[in-house]
Amino acid sequence: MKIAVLPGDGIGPEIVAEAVKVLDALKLDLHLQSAPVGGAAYEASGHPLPPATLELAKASDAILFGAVGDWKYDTLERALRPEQAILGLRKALGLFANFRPAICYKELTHASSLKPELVSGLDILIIRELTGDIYFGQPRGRRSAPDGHFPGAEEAFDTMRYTRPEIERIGHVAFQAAQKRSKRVTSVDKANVLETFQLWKDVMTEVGKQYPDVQLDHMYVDNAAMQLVKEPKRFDVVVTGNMFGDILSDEASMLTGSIGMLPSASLNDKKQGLYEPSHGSAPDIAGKGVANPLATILSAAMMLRFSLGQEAAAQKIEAAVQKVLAQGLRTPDIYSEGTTKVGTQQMGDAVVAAL
Ligand SMILES: NC(=O)C1=CN([C@@H]2O[C@H](COP(=O)(O)OP(=O)(O)OC[C@H]3O[C@@H](n4cnc5c(N)ncnc54)[C@H](O)[C@@H]3O)[C@@H](O)[C@H]2O)C=CC1
Ligand SMILES: CC(C)CC(=O)C(=O)O
Ligand SMILES: [Mg+2]
Repeated sequence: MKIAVLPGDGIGPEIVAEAVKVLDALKLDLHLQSAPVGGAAYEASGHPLPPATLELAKASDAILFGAVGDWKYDTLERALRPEQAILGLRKALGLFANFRPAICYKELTHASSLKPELVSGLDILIIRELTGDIYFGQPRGRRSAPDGHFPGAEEAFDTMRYTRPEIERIGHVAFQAAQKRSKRVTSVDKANVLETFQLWKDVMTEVGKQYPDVQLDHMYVDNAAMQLVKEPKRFDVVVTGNMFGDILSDEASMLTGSIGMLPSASLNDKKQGLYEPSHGSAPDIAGKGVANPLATILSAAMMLRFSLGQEAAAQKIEAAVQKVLAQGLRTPDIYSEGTTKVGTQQMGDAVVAAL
């Protein structure tokens, strides 16, 4: 099995190193090959997603990704910014289905910023459409405003769009995921304002009819953002578009204690996948050895499960993570009184020892 390892920027290399350590310790028949991506690739070759990196990703059974981005690239033209690497990989590989499970481990019930009773036992799955919506819609750009309140003023615009097949396929993914869980899907939209999300809602309703065993409800995104902190356990599977899913999954991460706990899998229709933590490159803590590597390690577990057919190994990693949390080991983002503060590498070592 061939795995492309793309560490990227900021804390990316630090957390990916720990996930690789865990994979190595499992002694599976995996062939790992690294390549530069994001700002690191831009520095090396002038492009955030060099052709060789893209080819490696395409030729691999799965991709283990860290994160890309740094404030210092914010003034670069957009096509050369590090974030274009992850957007480009998602598009080029057709990775339309993004799974972001928000699970509150019982040991971290008190690490959440919400009351323990609201998050204890929490297990929700956010399914985010990943290759459409306003992140990819054309046209986009800057121009002189042709009309509106300030005609002639400098204007920027993006386009939100979804086609019926794009909504259908992510709908099927969500309903089939719900069939294996509590059989409830909440489709999050903004159909009261946006045509794009009226189509989304209509298509989700139609797809839902093919899954009579799954209960579907619809919620506007503003309400969903509120309900996620009011009563998060009311949700099972949440399916939504690219931008709403991006925002809601960061919000949901805090229900689990930290964004450093939220893994993700991005799959295409061939079940080829890219696995990355839900967070970014965290330039504010990069190089300090304090980043939480667990989201990346748990993403590696998802990789073993979804792309490599190694369910037992995936469970082994998840059990090891639970064990280190039970031992009281905490990176600073999930630290609370009475637990033991550790750094990125110590956390990775502890997971290896707990396998
Ligand atoms: N898939 C990707 O590669 C993504 C890249 N980005 C990029 O990352 C850069 C930073 O963006 P931000 O908005 O700051 O989001 P971020 O997710 O990198 O960081 C937000 C906050 O969470 C903390 N944090 C994130 N991961 C952590 C971890 N593993 N352990 C402990 N604390 C952690 C950070 O220190 C920061 O305070 C930007 O350039 C952004 O575009 C953002 C999201 C996704
Ligand atoms: C392109 C990324 C920076 C978007 C993002 O925040 C994410 O995928 O979570
Ligand atoms: Mg995000």
